[in-house]
Amino acid sequence: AYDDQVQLPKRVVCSELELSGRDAAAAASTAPEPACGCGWVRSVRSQKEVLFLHINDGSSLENLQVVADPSLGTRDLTFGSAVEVQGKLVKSPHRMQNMELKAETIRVVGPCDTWAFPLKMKERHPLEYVRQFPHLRCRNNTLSSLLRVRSEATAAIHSFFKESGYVHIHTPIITSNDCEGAGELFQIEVKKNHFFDVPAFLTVSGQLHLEVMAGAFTHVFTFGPTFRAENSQSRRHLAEFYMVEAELSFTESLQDIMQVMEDLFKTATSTVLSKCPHDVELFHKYIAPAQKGRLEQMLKKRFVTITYSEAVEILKQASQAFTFKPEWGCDLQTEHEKYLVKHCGEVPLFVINYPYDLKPFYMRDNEDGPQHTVAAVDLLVPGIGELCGGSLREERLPFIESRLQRLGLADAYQWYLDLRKFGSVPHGGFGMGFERYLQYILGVDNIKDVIPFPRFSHSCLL
Ligand SMILES: NC(=O)C[C@H](N)C(=O)O
Repeated sequence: AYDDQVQLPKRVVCSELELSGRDAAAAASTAPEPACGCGWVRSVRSQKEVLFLHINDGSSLENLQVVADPSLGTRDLTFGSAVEVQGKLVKSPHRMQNMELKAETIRVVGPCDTWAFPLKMKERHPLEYVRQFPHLRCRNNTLSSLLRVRSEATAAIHSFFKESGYVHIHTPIITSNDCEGAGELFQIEVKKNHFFDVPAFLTVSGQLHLEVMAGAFTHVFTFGPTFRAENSQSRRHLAEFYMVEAELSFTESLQDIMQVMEDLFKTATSTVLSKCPHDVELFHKYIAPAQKGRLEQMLKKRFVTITYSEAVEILKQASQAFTFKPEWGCDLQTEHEKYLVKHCGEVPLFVINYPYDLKPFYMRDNEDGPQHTVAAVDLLVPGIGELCGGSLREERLPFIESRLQRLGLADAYQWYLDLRKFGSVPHGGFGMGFERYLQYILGVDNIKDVIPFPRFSHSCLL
């Protein structure tokens, strides 16, 4: 009985229109099939004989071209309206187009008041302009390309870890630990007080929970939102951002951690370049022309490594160029990081072995004489500065115990000490800021433009 049912017309998806010429010719050689296209109108052009419509469903930068008899047009068929078109998919006679939908019916599903709509037809709105409309900016080409790249990069990162044998862990968003010094905390308040009986915060990093899991699964990762109440209006900070974090057990060398960082970065980037070339190209054409071709070059090169002490020597040679004068023992400022990257050839740069007193308690002591350092690493990239931070973790009970005692944290971190008592192993890990990663590969100046709904001080729209 089901055989008698009428076949629904095939839904045309914009991403499928990116057919090669040969595929299009093959599709056109078969009899045109009933097809249907749904999306939002990107342009309407009515001529005497014919009505042209471009509609987009968000699956690609490519629009579906609809060709119709002008009698099918209505007053509601405007830029921004949602439509459903029924017709036949045919080969397009136009050079720029492989296929087009010859319309038989056009239904305006949701009209759009074009005058009031803040996006305008065929206009390339600046990112700062569309940022004012977080509920509408995804209908703009730049933001929709960005969000497709973000989605592909997310999938690429997950598959990198999965293929390398890592277990994915959902680390908690609400936590009672503060991952010591990673950033300013958001404390959770509940109207009825004492919900948890202890102070609770939004997580600044999943690292300590990952360390727990690395003690059972060897290689683990997490990829989720993290929160820092940085009162900063900078182009590199958000109050809510995504971080990719990995932790590896049975690892005694910082080089092993750095290798994973480099492999992750290169694998994710080459996947994004091959999966969404047109979306990436839009950025390299209109937003950051200087970036064009640089990523491909960078992927072929090894990242460079210098020690913190070497970095300070390099910076001291150019001391007059900085607001903050570089000295051994001081934290590297963004101006220093950018200078170092330039000095080393505008390639991603690992800086290793930072002063012991600068870094959190969990980093492994290098036990190295008067200039006392820990086995820490930061990955700095052109135009951004710090992209990743990581370290070997202190797995030796006496070392970590005395450090926590000196900091007055021994009671709070009894559970962390337990990890060093019950089957402790040398281990290490790192975190990569996902938005900074997107900023770097696409050449986007402001971090607020690489996340769907940015949160920063004095701003929590929607
Ligand atoms: N997992 C990591 O190593 C990241 C580090 N805890 C940070 O917040 O920067």
